[in-house]
Amino acid sequence: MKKTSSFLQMKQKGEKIAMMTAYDAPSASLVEKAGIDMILVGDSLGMVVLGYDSTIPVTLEDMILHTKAVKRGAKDTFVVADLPFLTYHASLSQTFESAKAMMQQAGADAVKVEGAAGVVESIRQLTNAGVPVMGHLGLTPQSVGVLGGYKVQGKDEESAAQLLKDAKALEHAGAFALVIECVPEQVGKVISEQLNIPVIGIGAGVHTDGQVLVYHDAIGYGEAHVPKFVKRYASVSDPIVTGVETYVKEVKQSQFPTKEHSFFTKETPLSLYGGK
Ligand SMILES: Nc1nc(=O)c2c([nH]1)NC[C@@H]1CN(c3ccc(C(=O)N[C@@H](CCC(=O)O)C(=O)O)cc3)CN21
Ligand SMILES: CC(C)C(=O)C(=O)O
Ligand SMILES: [Mg+2]
Repeated sequence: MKKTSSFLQMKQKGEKIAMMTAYDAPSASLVEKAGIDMILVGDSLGMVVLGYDSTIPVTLEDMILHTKAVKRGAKDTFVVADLPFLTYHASLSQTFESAKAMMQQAGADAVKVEGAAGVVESIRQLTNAGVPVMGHLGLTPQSVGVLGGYKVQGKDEESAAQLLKDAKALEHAGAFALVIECVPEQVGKVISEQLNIPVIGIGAGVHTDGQVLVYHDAIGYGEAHVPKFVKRYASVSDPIVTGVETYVKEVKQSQFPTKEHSFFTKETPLSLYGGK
């Protein structure tokens, strides 16, 4: 199993970190086979797997179920799991209960939390207790209601400076890495240069220490709206639809199953078989 220190070493050597989400055993085993450095069980699963229109309805139980499945599918890859909406703000003990469930029940190797001011103390305490924590700044989807939509963050001098300040605070609190989402390329570059810990970008330009994308977006699986920062590396929806269309047609026309996919017994009385 990879350790958090190996990602720090990758940054120090200038080796880029390739991270992708996975939500179940097959997606996890496929991304592991493809050589991904780190898997994120993102709360984006609410949108791409569960059909919600935001990440707000995702529960700790949802995250535990999917993280367990991912761990079964990818036994040799470092797995980070998102703590979902309002499972790490009410109190330090709530935060500890949530992280404990993700680490002990679900088997996550680390947890990810969104924001800065509200989570710096939690990151410090979790790290002290031995939980590797990844931060998440910029566009933080759990705050979509406050941000007023999924918009690019850090576009002016003041908000960019605040992002850098927040990023340093997370590093200082003990975060082992940081996701920075939907910011101008220049902001992604400066934050990556100014921090010692690896900065993983999504919609943050090419200069970050690594990249993360949502599995379904990257492989073209599903009909969800795709943000501008997504590149489609495959288009698996098309072969799925074509395959299922052919199945439907063959069932309707009694072309499936053929003898090849059927069972037979020498014992069957021909009378039961209608004599044919
Ligand atoms: N399928 C999926 N992919 C994601 O990357 C993702 C999720 N879902 N759900 C959780 C969050 C939400 N994310 C999003 C969703 C939409 C935009 C988006 O449409 N942004 C506009 C930018 C608008 C502006 O210029 O301010 C875009 O055109 O890309 C960005 C991030 C990223 N995360
Ligand atoms: C988009 C990534 C960073 C995420 O948090 C998620 O998939 O939930
Ligand atoms: Mg998330």
